[in-house]
Amino acid sequence: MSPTAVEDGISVRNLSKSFGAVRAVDDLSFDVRPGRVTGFLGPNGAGKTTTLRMLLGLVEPTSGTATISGRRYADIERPQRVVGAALEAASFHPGRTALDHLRVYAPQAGVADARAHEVLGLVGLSDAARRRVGGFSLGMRQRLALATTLLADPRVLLLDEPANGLDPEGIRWLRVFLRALAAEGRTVLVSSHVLSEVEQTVDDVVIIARGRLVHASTLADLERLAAPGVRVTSPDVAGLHALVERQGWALAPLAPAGDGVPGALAPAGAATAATLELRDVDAATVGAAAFRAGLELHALAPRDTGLESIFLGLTGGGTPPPPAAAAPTTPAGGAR
Ligand SMILES: Nc1ncnc2c1ncn2[C@@H]1O[C@H](COP(=O)(O)OP(=O)(O)OP(=O)(O)O)[C@@H](O)[C@H]1O
Repeated sequence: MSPTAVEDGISVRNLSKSFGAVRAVDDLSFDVRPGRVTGFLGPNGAGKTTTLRMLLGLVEPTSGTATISGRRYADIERPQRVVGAALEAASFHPGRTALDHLRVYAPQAGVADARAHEVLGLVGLSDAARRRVGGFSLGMRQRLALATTLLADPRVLLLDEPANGLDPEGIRWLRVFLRALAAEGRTVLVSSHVLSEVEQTVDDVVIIARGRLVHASTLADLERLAAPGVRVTSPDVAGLHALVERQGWALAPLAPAGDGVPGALAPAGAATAATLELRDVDAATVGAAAFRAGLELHALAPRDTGLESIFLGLTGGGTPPPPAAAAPTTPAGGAR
């Protein structure tokens, strides 16, 4: 890791947290690099918030370490200048104006009132500075939470589900904003339980499930996990299954719309037709084999290998993970 990476990066090492019998975080290790937006992803209850809270010294780890710029939060002299965090939907006093809200936090952040105007400008809320927060839309509240986070101009940002509840325009705005912060060399860690919400925003991904790391890489490397394949439909349910078995084709592991059977979008034996997802085979090969077998096909198309499907596979969202998920990787340049 380069000196800069240590300076502004996040490092989580063998981090665990138990709440009674619940192992919320389980031997988790990963790195987050400066100058990049990293998605911290996992289904609800995966342990994302608990990890962020340990990074912020709000929860004591059962074991392991979570450091920012090489130091535990408690050991950072003026932490607001180093790390800004927006955990869960921030609570705002509805009667306060946006400006007053920021003025309440300014002394805590060690900045003058003038900075409140600046950060409102940064998040595009200058026009609403004197409006009461009670009348703000969810998107405006998210922007105000970000503005609060930015008061002390921190180098590291931890944002818990910042896209939650935003409309497409809000998500677009957030994407541009976070990318600009990373372009300034900041470390931006954004949690989400929906990969598609952040896939156009993040450079790197850290994916956890049941408190454990299941995958960490660049987004580009995650995309490479998508195996080619086809989706095929035949009215001859038994014939289609027999052909697949004879050819030794693998059913795709990812079938979010399925019934829990890998690759099967309609149960074999269902009355009228079966749709299967096959991997590592192309449409021409399947079409030719079906033709030779005299098997009637009603549809044959490349299957959707979207990131969300991969994400669901990795996190056990209905179907087993692809083999590549067995060995978690770390982002290039991250600590081993
Ligand atoms: N203070 C606590 N006491 C007991 N259990 C807790 C506590 N905080 C979290 N947990 C449990 O730890 C697990 C991980 O929760 P956590 O909130 O970290 O997950 P998450 O990935 O942030 O989920 P979400 O997206 O739903 O917020 C869950 O089973 C949760 O119920």
